[in-house]
Amino acid sequence: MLNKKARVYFSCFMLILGTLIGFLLSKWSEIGSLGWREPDVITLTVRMPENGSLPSRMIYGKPDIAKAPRRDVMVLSPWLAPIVWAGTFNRDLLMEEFQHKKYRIGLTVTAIGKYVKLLKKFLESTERYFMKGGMVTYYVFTDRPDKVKALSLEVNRPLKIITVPKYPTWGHVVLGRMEILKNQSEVLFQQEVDYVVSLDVDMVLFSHIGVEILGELVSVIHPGYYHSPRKDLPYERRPASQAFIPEDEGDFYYQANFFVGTVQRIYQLATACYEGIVKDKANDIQAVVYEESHFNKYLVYNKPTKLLSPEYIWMNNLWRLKDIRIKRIVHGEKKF
Ligand SMILES: CC(=O)N[C@H]1[C@@H](OP(=O)(O)OP(=O)(O)OC[C@H]2O[C@@H](n3ccc(=O)[nH]c3=O)[C@H](O)[C@@H]2O)O[C@H](CO)[C@H](O)[C@@H]1O
Ligand SMILES: [Mn+2]
Repeated sequence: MLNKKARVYFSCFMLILGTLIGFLLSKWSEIGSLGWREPDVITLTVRMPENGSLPSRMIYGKPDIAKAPRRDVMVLSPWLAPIVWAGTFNRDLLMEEFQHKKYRIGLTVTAIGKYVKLLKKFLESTERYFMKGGMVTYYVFTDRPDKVKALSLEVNRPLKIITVPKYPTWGHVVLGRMEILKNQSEVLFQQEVDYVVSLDVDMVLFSHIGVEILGELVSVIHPGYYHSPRKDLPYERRPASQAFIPEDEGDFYYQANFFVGTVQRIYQLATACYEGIVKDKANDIQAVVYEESHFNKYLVYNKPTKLLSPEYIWMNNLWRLKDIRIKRIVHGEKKF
């Protein structure tokens, strides 16, 4: 039995511990990273004697072949696609090539109906954190261009408003996104950009998202299922749907609210999903997770060339796992 004094000490200790844990948990939703920092790169300026110009050089530690970037998570898929986690890349190093090649990036977002209200917060965060120093054009797909204009959005990159049909239901919107992407890849993106990035409007960026996300075909591993066995992944398992994936197939479950690719690869992906959706409709079947089921089906047979870890679409209602060092984007908190 504890004596009275010991009990008082114990109660005080528990109170302090409880307050501390409560404080940390409350802060977790507000900050991008907990203690973890992106590696430093020192850029030095040196004088070149031939022409007297002042090119800058980047100085960084030599990669050590014996040192794995992360030991706790898979950083390379079995088909040799890198999986991007905090600690696996040096963004400044990637930026060198990016600036040299002058890639053009189209960030697409759909804001139909009441979702227009989410656009301001979304764009404030992309202005702050999306592709700093990159050539970005925003493409907003909306049925209410006047409402979007009325938001008086203050953005420092070009913003194009593309009018799309007023889809009657949520389901029609998410399925319709693939049709919009397919059509706009043909008429617009092909001329105007090198990479397309597609994001949901109910996302808020919390930390820098840069060139590390670019690749031929890039998808994000769903934060809710990344430790789940295959049998628990919410793939479409009914053979009657075009999105059908057999029980013994599938790699990861990807979330369709964030994907990236070259215009050609996005066009192919969107066309395949659109055709699957049209066929399903003709057969009077609706895939279990709408366009996301078709998206996952496509990616089983057309493997992504790069994967982004769940850091890129974290959700605050998920318990923080020890392999998540940083929340780069928080998704799904809608306040209309
Ligand atoms: C828990 C769950 O089931 N999540 C699914 C749901 O996510 P979400 O619940 O995140 O879907 P959501 O409501 O954010 O809708 C997807 C996006 O479509 C746009 N939008 C939607 C409706 C509308 O009236 N106006 C409009 O503009 C908007 O950009 C929105 O962010 O849908 C996604 C569609 O990719 C995936 O299927 C997700 O797995
Ligand atoms: Mn969403």
